[in-house]
Formats: sequence, C-alpha cells, structure tokens
Amino acid sequence: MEAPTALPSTMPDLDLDKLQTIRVLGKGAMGTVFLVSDPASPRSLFALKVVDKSSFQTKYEADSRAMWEIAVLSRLHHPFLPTLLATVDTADFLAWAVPYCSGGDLNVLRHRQTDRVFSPAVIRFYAAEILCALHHLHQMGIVYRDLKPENILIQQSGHVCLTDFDLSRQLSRRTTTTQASSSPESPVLEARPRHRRNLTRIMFALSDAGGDLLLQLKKVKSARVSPVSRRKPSFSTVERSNSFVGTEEYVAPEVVRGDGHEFAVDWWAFGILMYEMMYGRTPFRGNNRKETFRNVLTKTPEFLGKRTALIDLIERLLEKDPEKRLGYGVGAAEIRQHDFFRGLRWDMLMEVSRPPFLAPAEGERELTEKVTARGRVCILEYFQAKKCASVPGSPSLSTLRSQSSVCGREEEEARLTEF
Ligand SMILES: Nc1ncnc2c1ncn2[C@@H]1O[C@H](COP(=O)(O)OP(=O)(O)OP(=O)(O)O)[C@@H](O)[C@H]1O
Repeated sequence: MEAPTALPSTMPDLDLDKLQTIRVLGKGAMGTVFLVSDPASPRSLFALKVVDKSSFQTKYEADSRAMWEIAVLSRLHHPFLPTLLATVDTADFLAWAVPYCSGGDLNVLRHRQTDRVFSPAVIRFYAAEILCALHHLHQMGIVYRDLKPENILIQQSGHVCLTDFDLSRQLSRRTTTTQASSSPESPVLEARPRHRRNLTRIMFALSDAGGDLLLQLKKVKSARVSPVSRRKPSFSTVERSNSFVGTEEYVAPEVVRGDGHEFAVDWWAFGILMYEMMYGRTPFRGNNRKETFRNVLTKTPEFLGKRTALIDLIERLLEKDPEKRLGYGVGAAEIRQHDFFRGLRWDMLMEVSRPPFLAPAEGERELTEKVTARGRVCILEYFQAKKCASVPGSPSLSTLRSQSSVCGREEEEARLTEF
C-alpha cells in the first residue's frame, strides 16, 4: 500500500462546524470519537473520530497516523468491518465518519454477564464473526495487531464490527518469522532479520521507553487498555523496528521476543480473546508488565473444567512458536475447520437475525431532539475548551465562557456524556 498522503478523493466532505454532537463515545490515544448527527443528511447518525493535530509533536505525525487509519478504512468492505463514510481535513483537525455501533463493545458486554463470562455458544458466534473479519484483513495483507474486546464493537444488528486500525500494518509479502521493509512514509513492516533479545533487555527497553508514554497515552476507560508501545510513532524505520505493539495481555511471544509481527500475532490474540470470553480473565496477566511478559513467554495457560473443543482450539492458538500456531500455515481456513466450529454455516453468519445480544434501539430522532433541547455542542468548542483547561494560568472557565461561548472541559464532557 502506498504512503497515504491525501484523503480518498471520492469521500464526501463534512463541515465540522455544522455537525451536532450528541455525546462522546470514547477517547483513545489518537482521537476522540463523538456520536454526531448531520442535519444536512437524511441518515445522519454516525461516529466521528476527531484527531486534534496539535496534540501530536508535529502535524506531519498526526497526519501520518490518521491518514493511515483513513487509508485502511477506505479499503474495507466487509459486514464486520467499518465503512468510511466521510472525511474532514482542516488546519487543526482530521476527522472521519464511520457507522455508529450502538451496542457498545465486547468488554462492556462481558461485564454485564453473570460471572462475567460468555457461554460457549455465544463465544462461537462472536469468534466466528471476528475470524471472518481478521481473514478479510489478512487477505488484504493487513495485520491488525490490536485485537482485544474493547476494539470489538457491537452494531445495532448485534453483529460485530472491529474498530481502531492505527496499529494495523501492511505486510509487504508473506513472511516467515521476521518482517519486511518499509518506506519511511508508509507503515509497512520490515523484512530484515532482527536479533533476538533476552528478557532482561526487553524489560529494560520497555521500562526505558514505555513508562511515561504509556501513562500519557493510556485509554480513559479501561486500565487494561494500555498499549505496550503506543508511543506516538514517527513511522521511521528505526523507530518501528524496535516497537512492541499491542496491549500487553494480548501481545504474542514473538513480539515480546522482538522476533517480528506476522499475521500469526492476530491468531495469538484471537486465542487470548476466546480465553477471556470463557474464563473472564486473560491467561498470562501478571502483577506488572514484566511478569505478564514472562508469563507470555514461559507459562502454560491453565484450563479449568473438562476438555472441550473450545479449550483445544484456544490451546492451539496459544502456541508460543508462531510457526506451530493454528492459522500460521493456511490462515483462517485452518481455524474454521476446527471442531469447535463444526456445523457452522459460515455463509449464513450475516443472516443470523437474532445474534446473542441486541442493542436497545436508540431512536435517531429522539437522540437529536434531546440534544437540540439541551443546546448544540460544537466539536471545535469542545477541543478549544479542552486546550484551555490544560494550560496553566489560562483564563478561568467562567471568564472564557463570558468571553465566548466556550465552556469548561468537565462541563462540556458532562454535557456530552449525560445521555
Ligand atoms: N463506530 C463507533 N461506534 C460507537 N463507538 C465507537 C465507534 N468507534 C469508536 N468508538 C468508541 O470510541 C473509542 C475510541 O475509539 P478508537 O479505539 O478508534 O480510538 P483511538 O484513539 O484509536 O483509541 P486507541 O487508544 O485504542 O488507539 C472506542 O473504544 C469505542 O468505545
């Protein structure tokens, strides 16, 4: 894939100033996602991810990361992956719209279950859909690298939708254990062999490079969602070749070892995800990152209860040697054939009209009426207020409010998240 330098030309433009913001759906390392309605268009409710360019060290950096995600999104055409609806590029912001998933994410859904676990039948349904989505990405040469329940959204229809592609990368060719070369502009993984590092060195490198950045970039809602190296990457060859990518409890052994990032890292994470859905916890979590990584490298996962096809599948996905891991050879096809999925009509997945959980119907009209009654919140004002609140010695919120219509960040957020 070529370096993304411009927005896809066929995408409709949006006017940030005219959109009605209903609430903040989530905040991540890269951007804030709003539920937004566009009074100018008929089917107007959507999720808008907004990247404030000034929150990055350079505008180029913000552009590169956001453009990468937009470029990936613009290529996706699959029922379990998001579709890019529109884009906005201003001097200060880059934003893009995708369909709104009203069912929340798989992490929240699991926490709502008795004992915080899903039944094998429910796991089968979600796992099958996620497998299809990953298969589609891999066929496009894209390794996702950020599979975790928080990134699996539930559509209004109850089907899944993967989100957050900023850690995904294009593999330049089918690689074995090491990675492919990259151009400085495009995040394509490297193929040059790398030295194995011992655990101590890895831990040193991580604590050296990761600490502050992790704190800085931590996701708001979940303590678990601290990406191992979601440093703001410059996409330079050097930086990427040392990067550990993913969320620590989901990171594959070969990534901890510094051996590379093949498609098989997604199959590892897929195994962790199924384990978490089954037991309500991940298998290698330690008291700190160092212990978690040691467990990832050395610990055999524990399986309670009688041996089932589900346990067998998870065990094969959690094979520490990527070349022996299920899915390494032929990809998703190999996983589909596992006993756990026996009898599943893959071609009929989309036709399932009663998925395990359906999101309560949120009427678009009702939502927009509510927001109109409470006064419109402008995205630009939201970010302006956020900036003011973070600058020491900046005018007080009441001064700001009297000078313009900008409100304080807390107040603004409270208004946006109230629904
Ligand atoms: N289409 C959507 N519908 C509903 N909620 C969404 C949608 N897209 C994103 N969100 C919410 O916004 C949150 C942040 O989105 P996303 O993960 O894309 O941002 P990010 O800045 O890339 O985060 P990260 O730190 O994981 O990289 C998600 O976890 C989810 O809760």
